[in-house]
Amino acid sequence: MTDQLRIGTRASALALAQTGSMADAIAAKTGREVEIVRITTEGDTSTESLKNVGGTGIFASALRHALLAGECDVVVHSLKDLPTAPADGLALAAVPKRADARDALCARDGLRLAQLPGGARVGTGSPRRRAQLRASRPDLEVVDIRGNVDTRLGRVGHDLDAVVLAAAGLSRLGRSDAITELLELSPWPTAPGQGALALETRAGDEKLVSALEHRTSRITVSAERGVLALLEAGCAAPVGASAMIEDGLLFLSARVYAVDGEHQLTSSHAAYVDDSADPAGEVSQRVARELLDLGAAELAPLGSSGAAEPTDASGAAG
Ligand SMILES: NCc1[nH]cc(CCC(=O)O)c1CC(=O)O
Repeated sequence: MTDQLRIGTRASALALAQTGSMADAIAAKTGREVEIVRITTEGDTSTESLKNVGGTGIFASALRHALLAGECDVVVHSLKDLPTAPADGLALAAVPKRADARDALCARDGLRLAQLPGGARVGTGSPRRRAQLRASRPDLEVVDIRGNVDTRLGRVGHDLDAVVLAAAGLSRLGRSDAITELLELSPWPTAPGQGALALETRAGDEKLVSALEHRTSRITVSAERGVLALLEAGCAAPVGASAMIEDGLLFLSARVYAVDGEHQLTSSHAAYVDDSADPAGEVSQRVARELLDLGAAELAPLGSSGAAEPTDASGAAG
């Protein structure tokens, strides 16, 4: 045993950026020395479209194996890429303060969504973003892409007119300059947990990072992820969710999209945080039950078994 805390991370630029900032925060808050350990995952090496990459949480699983094998003590995930099912022997030890949950349009020539000409080519690998683009601009051509953030941005102004990416990821990479419009959450709810990180440890080791825990972020992401879990949906399902706490009131809204974006179902509920032992569980149950009653399971490809559309949860889609 050394006194060093070893933090495992994927080797992508985004993962390294977010792990670096967490390493600094952990070092500052705990006074411990931190070492960053790179771990390769299938999701980083595959060049297949997200549609063709199977399995749940391929980004997460290699990191989890490394943790269980004792190769590192903490791993940093993008929370939205983390399957909702708890992992045996591991703990979601801390949810640090969440960054911007919004999606961002990055278009050529400073264009906003409404200003893109008909037939403009917009890239995304995410079924949710595809449906949202179809819903707001059915005249655009949505192009299925994947690859890292810089690769995607590099195509704007070349073979694509725009891409849609998470604002938080762009910010972590120092690329917020590429954003031409931030898409507001009420018309454009994003992936459950988007913009938040998750610090995972072996069960029993939660204290290693508990100084990073941010309660409001934990409650809001738990509410959003609760919907996904109760719908039995993967994190690449066409589901958007947005929770916030204002004046002690937890507000959760979730939307399920048909693949074509033409049809969608929305449910919103609220609860006072101090009135409930589990406010996140309470609102997510009400929202999920309402969505299922309205026919969410028939409308959209939610689960991973036997669905015709991409529902794997590799998370690259966002
Ligand atoms: N799906 C990949 C992914 N996972 C996390 C982020 C960055 C933003 C975040 O932490 O939510 C991104 C990129 C994107 O969706 O544009």
